[in-house]
Amino acid sequence: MAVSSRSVPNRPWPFLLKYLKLRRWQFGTLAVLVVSAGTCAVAVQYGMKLVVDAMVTTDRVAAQVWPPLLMFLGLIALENILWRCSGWLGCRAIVATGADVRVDLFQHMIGHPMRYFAKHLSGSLSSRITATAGSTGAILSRLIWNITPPAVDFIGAVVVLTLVDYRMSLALVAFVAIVASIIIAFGIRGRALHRAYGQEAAVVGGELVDTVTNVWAVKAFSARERERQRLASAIGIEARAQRKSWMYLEKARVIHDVCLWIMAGTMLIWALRAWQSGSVSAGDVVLVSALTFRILHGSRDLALALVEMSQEFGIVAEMLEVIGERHAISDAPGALPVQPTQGRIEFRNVTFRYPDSKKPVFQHLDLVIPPGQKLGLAGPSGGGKSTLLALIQRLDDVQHGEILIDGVPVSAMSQDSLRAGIAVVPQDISLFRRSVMENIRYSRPDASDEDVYAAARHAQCDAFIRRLRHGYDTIIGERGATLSGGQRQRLGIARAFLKDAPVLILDEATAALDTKSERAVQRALQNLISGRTVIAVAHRLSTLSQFDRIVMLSEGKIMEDGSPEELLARDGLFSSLWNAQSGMGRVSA
Ligand SMILES: Nc1ncnc2c1ncn2[C@@H]1O[C@H](COP(=O)(O)OP(=O)(O)OP(=O)(O)O)[C@@H](O)[C@H]1O
Repeated sequence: MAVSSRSVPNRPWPFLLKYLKLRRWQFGTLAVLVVSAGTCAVAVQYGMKLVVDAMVTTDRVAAQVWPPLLMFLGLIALENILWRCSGWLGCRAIVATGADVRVDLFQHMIGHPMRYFAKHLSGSLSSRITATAGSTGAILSRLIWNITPPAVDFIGAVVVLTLVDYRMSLALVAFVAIVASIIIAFGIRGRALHRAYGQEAAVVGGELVDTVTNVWAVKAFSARERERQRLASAIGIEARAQRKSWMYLEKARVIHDVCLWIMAGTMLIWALRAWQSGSVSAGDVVLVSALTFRILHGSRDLALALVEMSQEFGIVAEMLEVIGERHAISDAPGALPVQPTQGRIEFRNVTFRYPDSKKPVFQHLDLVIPPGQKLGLAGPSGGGKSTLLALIQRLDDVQHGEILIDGVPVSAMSQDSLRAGIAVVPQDISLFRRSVMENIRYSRPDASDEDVYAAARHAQCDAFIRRLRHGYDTIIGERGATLSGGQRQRLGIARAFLKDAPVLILDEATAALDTKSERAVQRALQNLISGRTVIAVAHRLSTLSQFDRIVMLSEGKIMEDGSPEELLARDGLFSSLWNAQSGMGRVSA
């Protein structure tokens, strides 16, 4: 597969040109093959005229029919060889382009910030990538096999007809120009319909995947019938849009058929009248009729291919609008590949607002977390805890101020090196439908098996993994469905162990666990946090009781900041929440 650049144009023409240029030699050779084959096809008709003219003689035995027949047969063979070569090369070039398109779009898509994925359903994104690759292939194959050959036929026919009667060729040019204009205008008007169909198809793809992802809720809330109706209604809308788009093509076919019937009739009557008057030969009549029918079929192919291509263009435009969107976060030119090593984190006068929200989450926030400190973040819902964690990982850019790790602004580091220095254990560990070994190794692809076993032992999951049917080679169900919540969590901790990053983010890592699983996970976490800078978000304050420092965030402001003991003694937000949760208990040492 050709190595292609990362940038993806978000308009259809530049997008298509990029892939044509990427394989310029293959597509250039294809153009030569197809034009040559089309030229042979026109010459074949001329060969037939020569055969007929040679036949129209009184002395049939002496008639020179063999040389033109040989030329006729030779041209047919050459034409077919050229078509087969174009098929062979076109198949390679178009399949490879489809693969490039999918890889490039995938690469571009995963560069979008997390909020992009919250906005677009994952199913609709994947179906958009597939549809864009499919439509790109369809456009290219139409260009090669449905548009170029009739165009060559047409030019060839004009040249050959000029040899018979220049007025006929002028009439043909005028006629085809009128038909092509009508069909193209029709095609352009239909783009909105084709686009609407593309949109609806993506919506259905997204709905399907969303429902499958949430199948638990569908069953738990006895919603199968509701979901069926919902999907049926979405598919109904898509089907209506598809019908409209398709019917539009049928209307184009009718217009074309009528035009061509008139054209064929006119040309044949004209040629026969000319033959009656003796100005053209019988071979010329055969030539005119053969070329006219060829143009008839060719121009139908051409017209339909143009309309269908405009449909495919509509689809590509619609798909690129979403997938090809510019990245909201990108590496600064010359971004440093420096990785955090100490783990000192500093928020310096930070103001941040989500792009689609009016109210800032933080205004002039200052916070310093020294290396190795264990900091617990708590506070009411919507206070900004998750946003603060996201900003440390540069999942979004701040509008004012700076976030520095080990004295380097996160905006000056490359995103990959920044995130290589931060390990995250979220509440819902994302696991792939791959083996346990691959899932743990995901955080450090070059880790040896021994490293993975050691990380699993530290994370208290080695024993349960070995009890699985195929041990470390067991394939985990989609999103870890074959494991318990506590087991998934410990795999997440094993990943963090393996990554061995100086900064560790725990985002409600034990929130969804029962007391027994929580104890195992807590033990694993105790092993993990030592020697690292830790920022942990927890609603259950008891999980933060061993931490060095607690920051209480409310409406983006630091309300309280100190050790758990200090905050408890202060009688503020922390102590009231603590008392509410523990029934007036004390901080355990
Ligand atoms: N993607 C987003 N787009 C717009 N606003 C957002 C987005 N994510 C969060 N917010 C808003 O930002 C504010 C802070 O949210 P955040 O999720 O950081 O709070 P939190 O303290 O983590 O809450 P919780 O404890 O419920 O998880 C809230 O007002 C929330 O509505």
